[in-house]
Amino acid sequence: MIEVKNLCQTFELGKKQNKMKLDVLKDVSFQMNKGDILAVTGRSGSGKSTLLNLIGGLMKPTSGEIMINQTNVTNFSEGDFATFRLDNIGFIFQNFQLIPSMTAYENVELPLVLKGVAENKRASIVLTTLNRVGLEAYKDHYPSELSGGQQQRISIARALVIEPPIILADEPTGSLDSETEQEILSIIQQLNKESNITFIIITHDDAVAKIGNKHIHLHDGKLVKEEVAI
Ligand SMILES: Nc1ncnc2c1ncn2[C@@H]1O[C@H](COP(=O)(O)OP(=O)(O)OP(=O)(O)O)[C@@H](O)[C@H]1O
Repeated sequence: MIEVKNLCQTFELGKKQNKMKLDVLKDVSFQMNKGDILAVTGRSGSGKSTLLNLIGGLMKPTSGEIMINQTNVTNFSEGDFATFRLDNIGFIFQNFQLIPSMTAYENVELPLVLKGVAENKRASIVLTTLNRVGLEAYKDHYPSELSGGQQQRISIARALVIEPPIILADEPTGSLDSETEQEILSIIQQLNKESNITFIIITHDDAVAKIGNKHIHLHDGKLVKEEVAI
């Protein structure tokens, strides 16, 4: 489903005379099957978000290879990756990244608009998806009128609306209290079970890491531990 081979990422920092290189990912390799939940842990700065951004095509690796659904996406152009993402990958972020001037409904509808789904087909898809996260009644609310947990549910609905086989989540419960965290984790587990969605979840939190059936730990850009739950 997802195969990461010898992935390296080096950033160049500073101006011409004082340029320095920062090796953020060092030869990272792992594989995932469809329906896996992979928890990625590691200290701040260990390269977790960089790894997720590379898999999601938000940046290009310095070297190595990324295969998703038997497609080698490593050398995709930005445009090719954007199209691929609309069919294959949803994102969830710690700070939700909803568009403040759009209602919950409009935020969830947006990926369908980008995909070119006809307007008369969009309404039922959006309402069904809002229903899946329990927030149909809040469709006309703006993000500022929703709690953190509700905003994260809307962002899950926005990821879900294109029915992606993969959802990438960067600290999805990092801004939430522990009760709301449990609600969000239950939704993720339910989506994984019912729709066999593959998740990669970055977290600092053991409770979140526990919902994964696989776990990798990064230290200074190296994969130092790989575990499969039985
Ligand atoms: N675009 C960039 N240009 C230069 N350096 C970067 C860039 N993106 C990330 N870095 C650096 O790479 C290192 C790893 O960052 P990354 O965000 O992947 O870590 P992380 O493990 O997700 O950290 P956190 O848990 O704090 O979010 C950091 O030192 C960061 O400053």
